[in-house]
Amino acid sequence: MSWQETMQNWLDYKELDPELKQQLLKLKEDKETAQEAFYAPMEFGTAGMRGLIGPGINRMNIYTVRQAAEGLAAFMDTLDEATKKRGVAISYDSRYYSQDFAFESARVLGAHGIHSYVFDSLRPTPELSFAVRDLNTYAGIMITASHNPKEYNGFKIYGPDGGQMPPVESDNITRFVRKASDLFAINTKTITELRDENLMSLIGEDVDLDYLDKLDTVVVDHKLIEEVGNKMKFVYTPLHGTGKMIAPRIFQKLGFKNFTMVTKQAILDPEFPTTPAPNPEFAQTFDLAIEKGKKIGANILIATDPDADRLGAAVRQPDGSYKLMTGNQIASVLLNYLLSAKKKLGTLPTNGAVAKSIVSSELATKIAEKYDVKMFNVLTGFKYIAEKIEEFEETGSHEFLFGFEESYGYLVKPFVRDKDAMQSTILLAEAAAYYESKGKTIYDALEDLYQEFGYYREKTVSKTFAGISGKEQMKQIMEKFHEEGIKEVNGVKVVESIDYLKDTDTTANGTNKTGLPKADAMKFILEDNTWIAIRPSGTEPKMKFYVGITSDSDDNAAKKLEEFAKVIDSWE
Ligand SMILES: O=P(O)(O)OC[C@H]1O[C@H](O)[C@H](O)[C@@H](O)[C@@H]1O
Repeated sequence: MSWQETMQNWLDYKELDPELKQQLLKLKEDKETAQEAFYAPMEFGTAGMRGLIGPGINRMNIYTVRQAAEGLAAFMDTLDEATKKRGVAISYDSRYYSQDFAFESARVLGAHGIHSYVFDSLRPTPELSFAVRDLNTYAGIMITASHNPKEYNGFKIYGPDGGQMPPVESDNITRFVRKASDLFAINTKTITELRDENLMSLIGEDVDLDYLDKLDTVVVDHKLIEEVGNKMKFVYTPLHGTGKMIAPRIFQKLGFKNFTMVTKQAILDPEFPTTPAPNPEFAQTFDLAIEKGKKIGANILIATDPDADRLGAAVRQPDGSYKLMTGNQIASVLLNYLLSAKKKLGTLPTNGAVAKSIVSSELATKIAEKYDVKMFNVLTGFKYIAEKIEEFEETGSHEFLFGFEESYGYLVKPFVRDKDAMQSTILLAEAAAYYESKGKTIYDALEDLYQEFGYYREKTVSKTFAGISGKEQMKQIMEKFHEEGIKEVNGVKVVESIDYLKDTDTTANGTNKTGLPKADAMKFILEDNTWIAIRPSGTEPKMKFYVGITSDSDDNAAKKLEEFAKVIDSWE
């Protein structure tokens, strides 16, 4: 069916949601956007389905949400009764329609006789992951578009272990999603029916209390917090989202009483009016936190994105200004604090393991080596870290200590199986309190790491390729890299080429397998230990070029990074 025919079907559908109908009539006049909205169904990428809100099969709306929930429900129909009976936990963030999409999902699941446990109000993504494990549901749904701009929303599916479903399972569900191709024919129950037939329960404070209890266990050194936690001044902002529900409670509970919230950003607002995008990677996101920080003399500013799975931070410099840290830098400081504190307390296991994505900093590898902890590298997507944790538990081979991605996601304790900004906020606050008690900031701690291991710097250059033509362009770029590879960059020779699609890892000594599932990504290691990786984003219409370098001083590192970044910026 052509996109025009699909759109006509929507226009002809008498019971189309009135708001969508209005939007559709307007959209019809803009041919290019209309084509994008109708040319293909939404895809399940790095983190489930994510897209612009609006009418169309390639947009987030009640019909595409119904389709995704129908896919999960039809898949669950193939399971035995007892497993299916475990039901599905559902949470949502502060975005437009998030709550509607959550209840819409429950209505579809209910039509299959599947029980939904829906949060009574918005809650963080990591708390949803926790709820799946806590309530022993078979699956979880999180309605969120994470840190994307306000025009977006998304639908993430979690498996029985509380992790986002890895490719095999999610492909399985995607097949069922595709089968539900008539979006207007999907059966739903009304909320009253769900209640009457005991197919939906609300959850909230009960799960919060269990989660808060577990969050206690993230603290490495309770005594330290008792002694210095109260003295440390910091600013916290939930960026108009779900972090507000948990962070202040856990700070109070643990004894970090000297925190200040950014009042304007503690308002749950889907407009995210104080930021261009609620993304802790952007400097502008910290404007209000910096204002507050200066007023109260805070050492550290912490921001969590609207679904509270990612965390960003800025640290006060001697001149009173604040400097943003990258996801890699935050992860390195967290990991180093965690391992050193555990070692001091005698709680570092002998079979400890850390996991990171292939595009994250190698500084963490050096830190892990120092403490005799094994580093595992996985593909981009926290689901692969969750998969490793599951594997460690099944085989008993390793004790999971820390997982992270450069994209500002970190996890300390495996009672959650996705990145958890509530856990990382605790660890960061503890680390900051520790270093403060030694007269240092987190930034000084990072400088110490650079002096010990070398100056590691990373940069990601993202290039947007919007729409249908953008997709084709990205495909061509990747094909070229897969075919031709790279021999040298900036005059430095490539000594190892990894093609994750072909599953080849090639050096002068020959070719091995990568040991990872196939993925459209490439990585090149250069003679001077610089690494470069290339992949299309799975969450946004972007190509991502990553570079990581090491050098002997701050200045040289900055210079070297810029030189390489310039080269990769010129690639197309
Ligand atoms: O680079 P992308 O494919 O856009 O993914 C960036 C990030 O997106 C989501 O937040 C995933 O949960 C992360 O695991 C991933 O690192």
